[in-house]
Amino acid sequence: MTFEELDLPPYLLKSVQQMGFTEATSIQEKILPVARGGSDVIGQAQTGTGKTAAFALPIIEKVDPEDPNVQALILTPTRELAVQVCEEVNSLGRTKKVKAVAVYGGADMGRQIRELKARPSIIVATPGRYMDHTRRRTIRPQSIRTVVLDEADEMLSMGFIEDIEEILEKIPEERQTLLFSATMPNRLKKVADRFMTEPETVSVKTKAMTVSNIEQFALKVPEKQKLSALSRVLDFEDPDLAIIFGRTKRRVDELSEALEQQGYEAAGIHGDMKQAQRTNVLRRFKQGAVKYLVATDVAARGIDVSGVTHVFNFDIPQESDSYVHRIGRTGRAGHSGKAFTFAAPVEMDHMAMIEKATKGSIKHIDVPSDHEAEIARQERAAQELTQIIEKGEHTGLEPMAEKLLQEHEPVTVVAAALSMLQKDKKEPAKKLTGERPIVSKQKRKPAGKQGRFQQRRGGGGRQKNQGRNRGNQRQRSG
Ligand SMILES: Nc1ncnc2c1ncn2[C@@H]1O[C@H](COP(=O)(O)OP(=O)(O)OP(=O)(O)O)[C@@H](O)[C@H]1O
Ligand SMILES: [Mg+2]
Repeated sequence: MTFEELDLPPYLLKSVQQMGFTEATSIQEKILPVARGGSDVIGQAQTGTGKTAAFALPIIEKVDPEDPNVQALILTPTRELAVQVCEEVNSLGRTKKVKAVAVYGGADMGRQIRELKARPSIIVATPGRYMDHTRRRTIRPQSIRTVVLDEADEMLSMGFIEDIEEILEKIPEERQTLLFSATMPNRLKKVADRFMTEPETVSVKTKAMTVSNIEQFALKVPEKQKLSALSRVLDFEDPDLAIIFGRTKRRVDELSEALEQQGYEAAGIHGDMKQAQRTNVLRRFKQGAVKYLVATDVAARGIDVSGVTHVFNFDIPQESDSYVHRIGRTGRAGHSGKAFTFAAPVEMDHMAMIEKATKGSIKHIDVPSDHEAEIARQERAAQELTQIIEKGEHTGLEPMAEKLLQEHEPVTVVAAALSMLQKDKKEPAKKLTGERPIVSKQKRKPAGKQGRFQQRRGGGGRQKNQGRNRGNQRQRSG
């Protein structure tokens, strides 16, 4: 269905046109009429299907840019997502001169206060920092009429639920509340029951939790061989842009360093890094200056970088939801993508559990051999050489070529040129510290909720750091 058929006002039609959207996605087609009608909505749809615009367009339509008060609040679990959603809202709102400001932890408070003084109609925030602002009265919740909880289940897992309850309590009841979540755990249902009015559930449900345009692969790789397996798959696949997920912050640090040592353009991102550094890494990735983003789950939710062709689960995720969100960083907006998941032999049952839960088709394949990876590298060098010829970049060098050919066989000269083009691969100087495998739930002693909670929050890994990590996690997203 086109946006015209959805009967959007002219300024919104112009906005979506400027964004290059022609047809509405299925979820947009379903949510737009309900949300524009003023109802509360619980929205569920696959990754990369345009949920952001589905809630942003009705908000932009509803707010009055002449009114100096904040009229809508969008909450997100991570800072990067707040920034991204804010950018999208501003792009879509430009034709109506509707302004949004992002408010998130780790960023300069003074600057945020100055931005808030410019009277934005919409605020996109992480929960902690939003609360800081309401306490300082730099944001006043009384005038808010629309609230969006994006990635609500993730905010729940990150321990933000009490904050969210407190936030919702202070926003006038005569408001519209939109909740987006991949899953509806009981705790979240309770929040919906208490804080939403007759919400309409709008979902685009298909059998598989993942979009069909992501080709999924599983590889059985012992922990100690993962690094060499990754570099072979990278050589074989030659991604344009890839996100490589690691289980812990330490893993991300070590892996990004090891890849860099091998000559790959890689950079890490996780919650213990300074915000300025996080922003910088993500910006370089979006520009393509960094080809491989090595990340913890901080980059798993909502992050939309166009041109991500591959996602790697270097470490298999704990939860099937996490799997779905991680691989959903590729195959967005109808593009195709590939996802590779490494599982240690003892993790194969866990892999099977994920496979069953996501109902997608995951192909089990072998790691390319050294020889196959080498052939792939050679083919790439040959392609590069051909391109040089096609572009005429070789012109002017012919006399030198003639001279070389007098001294050597043609095959030797071409092979030497190929060897120069082939990326030099060095062995990384350091080995990765081993990660404890994830053993399938049936095999594990019943750990209950607590076990899961610790796994998800303990970004740094070990038990003794648990308290500290909790603090960090909260701080980093606030
Ligand atoms: N109607 C449309 N036509 C084409 N592209 C669209 C359309 N709507 C949104 N997009 C683009 O699709 C991409 C994914 O959108 P978005 O980030 O909103 O997905 P999402 O459903 O929120 O995914 P996630 O579950 O990962 O958060 C964005 O780059 C967005 O600009
Ligand atoms: Mg989203």
